[in-house]
Amino acid sequence: MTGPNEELSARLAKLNLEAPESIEGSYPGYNVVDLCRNFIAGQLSKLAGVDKKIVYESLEWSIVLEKGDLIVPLPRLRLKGDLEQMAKDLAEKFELGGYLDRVVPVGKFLQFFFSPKFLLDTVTVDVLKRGTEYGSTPLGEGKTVLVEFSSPNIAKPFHAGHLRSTIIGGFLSNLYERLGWKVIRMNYLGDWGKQFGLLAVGFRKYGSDEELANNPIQHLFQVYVKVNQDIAFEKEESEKAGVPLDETSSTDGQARAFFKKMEDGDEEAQKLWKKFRDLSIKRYVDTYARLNIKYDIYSGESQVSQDTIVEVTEELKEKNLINEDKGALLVDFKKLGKKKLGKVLVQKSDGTSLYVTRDLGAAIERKNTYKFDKMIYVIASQQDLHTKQFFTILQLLGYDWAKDLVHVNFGMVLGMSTRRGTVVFLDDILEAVQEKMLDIMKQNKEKFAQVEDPKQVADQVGISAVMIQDMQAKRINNYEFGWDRMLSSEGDTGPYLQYAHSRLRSIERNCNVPPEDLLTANMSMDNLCGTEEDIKKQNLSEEDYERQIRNLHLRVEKTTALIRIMASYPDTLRYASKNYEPSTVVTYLFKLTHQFSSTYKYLRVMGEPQEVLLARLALFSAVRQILNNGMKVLGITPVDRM
Ligand SMILES: NC(=[NH2+])NCCC[C@H](N)C(=O)O
Repeated sequence: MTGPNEELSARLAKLNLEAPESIEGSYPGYNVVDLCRNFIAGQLSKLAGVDKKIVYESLEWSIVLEKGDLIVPLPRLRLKGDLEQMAKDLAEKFELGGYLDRVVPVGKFLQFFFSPKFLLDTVTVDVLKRGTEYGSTPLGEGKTVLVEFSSPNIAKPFHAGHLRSTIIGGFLSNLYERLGWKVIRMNYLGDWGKQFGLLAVGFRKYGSDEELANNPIQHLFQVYVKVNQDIAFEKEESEKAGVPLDETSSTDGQARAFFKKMEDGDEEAQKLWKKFRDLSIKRYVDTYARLNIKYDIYSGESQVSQDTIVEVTEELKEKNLINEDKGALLVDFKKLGKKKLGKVLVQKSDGTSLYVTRDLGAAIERKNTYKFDKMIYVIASQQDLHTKQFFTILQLLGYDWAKDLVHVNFGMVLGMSTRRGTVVFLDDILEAVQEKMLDIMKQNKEKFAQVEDPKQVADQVGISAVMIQDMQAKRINNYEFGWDRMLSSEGDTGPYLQYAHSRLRSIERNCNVPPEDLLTANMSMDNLCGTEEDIKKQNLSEEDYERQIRNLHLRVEKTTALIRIMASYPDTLRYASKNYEPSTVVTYLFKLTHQFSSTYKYLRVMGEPQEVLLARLALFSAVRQILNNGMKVLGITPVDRM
């Protein structure tokens, strides 16, 4: 097998192009934009007398096609003199070399437009050949990233924060995998603490082994709610009577005692706890599978060893980072010159650990076990302070790898409820969305009859609706959960992407051309869009002639826009990984699908002469492949019919 670099040389040779020198950090065999970057950097470095690497790094991504594919702000080249004049001179002297269509000076900027001919010749075949691999770049080869995400609390509701963490974390894991990293997916369950004492006591009163086996997550939650009601009731009664709660006989006291037994390693207590935990995990596995998520590790607060916690606490004392307050231990950031971080308790007066202590221990253990190069925590921005606190403590303790910890935070979801009431579990959301999607699909009887497994399609389209709604805007924003809006196939929604994918599939089905044949297509603009000569030959009336010429120009324009978007997919993934931002990929996919549908209107496939059909089909098949790859990175299963 030849690697992308040999492929690239062969491809360029066919086009009579010389491969530009590859600049460190570029991946021209994987990313055509990098190839163009290398070409531009080489030329511009000669013309302006600036180091290649500096030019390379100053090449900026353009968000709108009208401003070029790449932009150089001349001030970034550290040139002196009249930069506007220099921009004009440089643009004039620039040799396009088969890679570029034009170079446009705008003020102190140079805009570079890639040659559509060059892109059509390289990108389409590249996409079709690399298939599901298109977009991947081995940026992280040899490196390991641990992504901790979702992390719900057993017996407590799975709230919107957990949903977002699941979606964003699933995406980041896929993305880093695409970029060559070894990815470890970890779920850090809230599976320790007094709530388990409550559950144990509550289970004796209200639990049923049968229900626990059938429906562990819901059942534990019911028990938890009931036992909390008991506690509230007892508290009220004792307040009314003016006598304090009995430490041993009260529900609260019993729960506390049970948790103490768990912490002390009591076998009976641990056995019951383990049963709750194991059964819950078993159910989680199935639910996450519906979202295409498979964890490498179900960890949790319970898994941090007592020894590690004792060690961290000792280290904190040694480094004088700890203060005592009535038998409890705390870190007072004010005394450490970090006033904004406040204070944080690391050990209660009864000696038990806390959330933050367990996070410190967990991070240290993970570094030892997995030797990660980066660890990403996907946690709601409500925990910004908590995360900063424990990141800072690790730094203060002298762990240099603390710089490799990243908190990917996100805003809130407002108004998330279903027909049956407030959402409590992930399953509830998925069931509700499937049901609603099925209702919508049934409205089109004819189409519905053609769908093989409507329930599964409804599940997948419904889930894509939830996911796209979640990842559409910058993750730090809050958003309003809106069933109707997100399920509509109009506007920028998950169903719209699915619809575009199934439409592209249907074009492929109708043409029924073997995939290998597509690789032989003549991808020239003339073949794809036609020529003025062809139109002249038809002896049309003046009016018709002019209309045809207008259409020809439109076809060229649309095809150019489409191929330029297709070329920027690998860059999009890289960019998204730098900002940990799913919206970068979502926005890209909408740009791609909108451009596809506006191009398809002018570029018919069926009924065209074979050579034209083949080229257009190759183009649209490549679009479908990119859309498919992009949806999968987001965690969505693309459907073939809907
Ligand atoms: N390492 C962490 N603290 N991860 C986040 C855990 C989230 C926690 N279980 C919660 O529901 O609030």
